[in-house]
Amino acid sequence: MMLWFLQFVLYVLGSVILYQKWRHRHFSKIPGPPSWPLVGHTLQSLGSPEHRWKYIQQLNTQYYPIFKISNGFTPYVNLLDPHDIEILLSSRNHIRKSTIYVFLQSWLGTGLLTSDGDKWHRRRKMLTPAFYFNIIQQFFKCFVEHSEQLVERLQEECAKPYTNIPPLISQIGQLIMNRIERPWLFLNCIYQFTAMNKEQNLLINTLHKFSKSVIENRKQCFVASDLRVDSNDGQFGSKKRLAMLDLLLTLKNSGVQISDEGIREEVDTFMFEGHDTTSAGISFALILIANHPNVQEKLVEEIQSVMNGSDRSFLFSDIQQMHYLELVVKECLRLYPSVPSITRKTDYDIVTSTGYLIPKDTIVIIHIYALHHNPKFYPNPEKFDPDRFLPENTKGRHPFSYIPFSAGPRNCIGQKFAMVEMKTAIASIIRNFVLKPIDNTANLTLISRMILNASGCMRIQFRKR
Ligand code: HEM
Repeated sequence: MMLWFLQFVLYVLGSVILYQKWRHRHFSKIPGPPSWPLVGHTLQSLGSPEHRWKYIQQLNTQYYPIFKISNGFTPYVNLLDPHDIEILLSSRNHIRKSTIYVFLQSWLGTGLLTSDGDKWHRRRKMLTPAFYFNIIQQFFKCFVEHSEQLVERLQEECAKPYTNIPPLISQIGQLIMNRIERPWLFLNCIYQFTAMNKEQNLLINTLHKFSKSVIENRKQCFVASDLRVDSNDGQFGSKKRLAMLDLLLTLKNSGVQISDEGIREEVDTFMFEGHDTTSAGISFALILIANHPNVQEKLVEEIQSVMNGSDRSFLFSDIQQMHYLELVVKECLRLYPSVPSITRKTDYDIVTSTGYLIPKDTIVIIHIYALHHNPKFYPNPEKFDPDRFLPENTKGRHPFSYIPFSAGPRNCIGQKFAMVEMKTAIASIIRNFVLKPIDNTANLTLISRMILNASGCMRIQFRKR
């Protein structure tokens, strides 16, 4: 025990000395405000509306091009200006992320979300064809079937005075955030003896067992297709496109470098990135729509007009024609971006558009939530107004002032999939139910457990339409 304590003290002292040396060498070059000791003041502390507003004001209105934040261990800067965010994200470099992603690795390994370097480039190239538009079209039947099952399930809710629709918070995400908030648990030699670690291992075992069984089942019924895969670069010789898991199994069968463990990493990664994000997005959309009857009415009119009075199931083309619904989903993701912040580690010095220097190897935090609430780009930012995304209203707004799916080469690979999934689920619900508010969105207390969520109640009433 004594030895661990000594190790810990040495680690802390070493980090502080190294950090001070680093800071002196690099940040002394930066003119501007003094260092802000915003300890732990990142998005996990979004909190109540008042707290959030103070936080956003600090970030956006007391404007400095970059804030320097230190948690005592790692040097960070916050990037706030869309021009600077564009410089960072649109580059083919700077694809490394903050070291906190290491904590996801016991679950996700080094899959697409958590890898970098050559491995990330290879996996991204491998997986991109699984998210082409025609693949998403193939999935559409599945989206409709599941949305109809959801509607069926929600019928039971009509008899209840209200339904609490908190998004399913990933327990594992919660554990990881708990660890991030406690720097002394960064050290494995301490963390491994905690109850949190025990709980995390149990959860990870269950999740791994599940993803392995999904892969095994698919392998059993997977008939090696007649696809020709060029084993040098993983490119298809055939025009046929495959869904993600089939694509990975085909590549493995063709000798392209991906192991069973690699496939498991990606299945876990997509289960995490593809599940909590859209479920949080749909939940926030429902409570916003319930709180804005005029928006709800317009959505109903659009659905009726597209469906021409028919009660048949939705087709892909129907969802594509629902333009107002698209504006609503975009505005929901502006107000409540499922991924409220992202990070990058710089590969070389960057000079921002305002002339500040961000040295090589700095961790840059991009606060998507704060960016989306900057009154400079979104006047009256707390107001839910889907018309902000009408073409005439987006003219002149910097494209990097709206980045719910990040942007550039390391953006969200599943963004088109997510938009179709969310639109189908929301349209199916609105078509069948009148949503009435119990809780007001203005009072929501937000919490970020990797994914943005409301920490308390999100209650609405479902009534048969
Ligand atoms: C509302 C829904 C979604 C939102 C707001 C969202 C947002 C994001 C963001 C901001 C990133 C960048 C993360 C970072 O840089 O650390 C990202 C990455 C990613 N997303 Fe999504 N996402 C959504 C849905 C999905 C879905 C449905 C899938 C899969 C089916 C998916 C798969 C991924 C993957 C694999 C990455 C890592 C990409 C890479 O690093 O190359 N996401 N997402």
